Amino acid sequence: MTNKVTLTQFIIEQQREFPGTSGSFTALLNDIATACKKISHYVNRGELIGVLGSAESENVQGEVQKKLDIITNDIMVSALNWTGRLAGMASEEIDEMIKIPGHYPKGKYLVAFDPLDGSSNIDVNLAVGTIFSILRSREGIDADLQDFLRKGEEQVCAGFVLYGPSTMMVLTTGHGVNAFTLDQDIGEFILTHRDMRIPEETAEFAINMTNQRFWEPPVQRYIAECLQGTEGPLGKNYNMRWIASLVAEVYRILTRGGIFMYPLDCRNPEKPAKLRLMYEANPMAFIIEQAGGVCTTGRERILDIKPTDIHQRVPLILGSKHEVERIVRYHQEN
Ligand SMILES: O=P(O)(O)OC[C@H]1O[C@](O)(COP(=O)(O)O)[C@@H](O)[C@@H]1O
Ligand SMILES: [Mg+2]
Ligand SMILES: [Mg+2]
Repeated sequence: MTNKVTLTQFIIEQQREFPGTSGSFTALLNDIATACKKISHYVNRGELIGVLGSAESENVQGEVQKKLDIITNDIMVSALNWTGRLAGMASEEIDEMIKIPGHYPKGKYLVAFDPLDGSSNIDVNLAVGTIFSILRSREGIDADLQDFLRKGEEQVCAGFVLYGPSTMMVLTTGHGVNAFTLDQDIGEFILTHRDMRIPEETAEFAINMTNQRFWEPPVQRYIAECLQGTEGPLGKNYNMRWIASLVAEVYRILTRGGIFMYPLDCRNPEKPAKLRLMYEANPMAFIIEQAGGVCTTGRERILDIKPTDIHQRVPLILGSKHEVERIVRYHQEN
C-alpha cells in the first residue's frame, strides 16, 4: 500500500470542509482510538495477563460482567474524562450518566459507549468490539440526562472497533462509511476500506434461532420463507450466520450484505428486546444508513426514536435495503 492515510489525516481532511472547526472533534476521535488500541492490547493478550473470565459482579442490565467488561470500561473512562473535550459520558457498564470530574474542563461533546460488545465471546476467543456514539452538548457545562436523551438522528459521529483477526475501526461522521485497519507495527489506524456500501439484495440472515418461539408473526413468517429457499415465495436459497457479536455481524454486512435481527420477543414483557438504543442500535443505525442500508425496529426507524432512558432496549433489524424493507412490509401487513 503506497500512500498510507492515517485516521488522524483522514479526519483532518474531512474537517477542512467545515471552516471554523476547532480541532477538538479530531482530538476526541484520537482519544477514542488510543483507548481502543489499549483495549486491543488487553483483548489480544487474554489469559497471558489474566483478564479472561467472570468478574462475579452484575451490571445495570442484570448481566454478570466479564473482567474485560470492567477493564475496557475503565480504559474508556480514564482516556476520555480529563481531556476537556467532553461534557459527559454514558456506558453500558455504568448505571448512571458519567459526570466529568469537577476539576477537569467541560467540553462540547457527549460519548455513549459499549466498551466490550459480544462479551459472551471473549472467553472463547471469538470476535468482540467497542461501539461509540458522539453527540454535541452545551459547551463548558456539565451535561444532564436531557442532553443525552436525543434522537440518534442528532449523532455527529458513530463508530465501532472490531477486535478480530485484525483490529479495525469503522467510522461515519455523516459523509459515508470508512474503515481503518490497525497497523500494529506503527500503532496507527490506516484507511483500508473507503466509502463502504451495503449491497441492496442479500440471501444471508443472522438471528438467534433459539428464540424463535418468542418472535412476533412478521418475523416468524420471514424466517420461515427464508428457510423454504427456492421452493418458497422468496425464490432463493438463504444462508445463516450468528456470531453473537453485533460488531462482527455489522462488519460482515458492511462487507458483503446481509440482514441482522434481534427482534422484539414476548419472553419477558419487562424486557421485550435485548440490544440497547444509545450505545448499540443508534451508532449502528447511523453507520448502516450511511452505507446505504436500512435500520428499524420493524415498525420504526431507529434514528427517529426519542430515547427515554440511557439503557433503553429496542428491537433491532438492520442490513440490506430491500430485505429489511420486506420485513417492515410484513409488520405493516400484520
Ligand atoms: O447471546 P445472544 O442472545 O445470542 O445475543 C448476542 C448479542 O448480545 C450482544 O453480545 C450484546 O452485547 P454485549 O456483549 O455488549 O452485552 C451482542 O453483541 C450480540 O449481538
Ligand atoms: Mg453490546
Ligand atoms: Mg458490552
